[in-house]
Amino acid sequence: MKGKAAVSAIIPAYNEAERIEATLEGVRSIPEVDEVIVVDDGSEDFTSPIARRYADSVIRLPSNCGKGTAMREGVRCAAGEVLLFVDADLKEHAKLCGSLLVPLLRKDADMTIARFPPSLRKGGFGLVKGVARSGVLWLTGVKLDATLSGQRAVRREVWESLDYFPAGFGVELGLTVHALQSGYTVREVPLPIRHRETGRDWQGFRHRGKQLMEVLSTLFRLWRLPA
Ligand SMILES: Nc1nc2c(ncn2[C@@H]2O[C@H](COP(=O)(O)OP(=O)(O)O[C@H]3O[C@H](CO)[C@@H](O)[C@H](O)[C@@H]3O)[C@@H](O)[C@H]2O)c(=O)[nH]1
Repeated sequence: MKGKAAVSAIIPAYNEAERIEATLEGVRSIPEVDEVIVVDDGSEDFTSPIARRYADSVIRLPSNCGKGTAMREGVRCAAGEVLLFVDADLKEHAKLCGSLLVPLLRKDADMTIARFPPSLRKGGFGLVKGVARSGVLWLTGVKLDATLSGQRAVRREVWESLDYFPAGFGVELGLTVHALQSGYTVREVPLPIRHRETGRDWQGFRHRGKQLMEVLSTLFRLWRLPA
């Protein structure tokens, strides 16, 4: 990294050896990105050695601590004033995430969230997303579509003002609600990305169940937080 980074890309990853190389090539091709940090959240595959070939830093957590904890560790080591979060499984689509930076760098937004077009969305996610969307509307009065998206750019100031960090998949929801309640400008940016499908097998069902529980417990915690 040269000098002080204006934009740090943070990529939380868990068992993404098959996809992380393409994702990192995509993130590397975004001209505004000054440093790339991968947080390997206790993967049991070759995520870390592969990531080391493309990232400026790879932080390896000793066990699987959850996506929220991984993002927090990434931010702790990042130098940028603007933080770009990208899921490790986006592969070549990751390069499109550069569009998330434009409103922040123009000072038109404090946080941007990627919204995938309905026809390109992955299967089985509707219920989890619907609950999150209704929860955000209920807590903030703001109607957003992509409240859970891991593809987002955030001004460091917004992240640092966050007082409640869900350790797992609730982190994006917590960040969305906090930013809206604190009066920050949040914009959704449509990105033409087709995400990989989550299986409709037992594992996929368990994954969605875990996400739903984390979304519900995050909403409950946010509701109970003192204003
Ligand atoms: N650090 C960390 N990252 C994880 C973990 N599990 C998954 N991830 C990373 O999180 C990304 C998304 O994981 P998926 O397993 O594909 O879940 P998804 O259904 O696409 O998740 C969607 O909803 C989540 C919130 O419920 C979002 O966090 C995510 O960005 C996306 O929108 C991937 O890059 C994956 O490596 C974990 O335990 N720890």
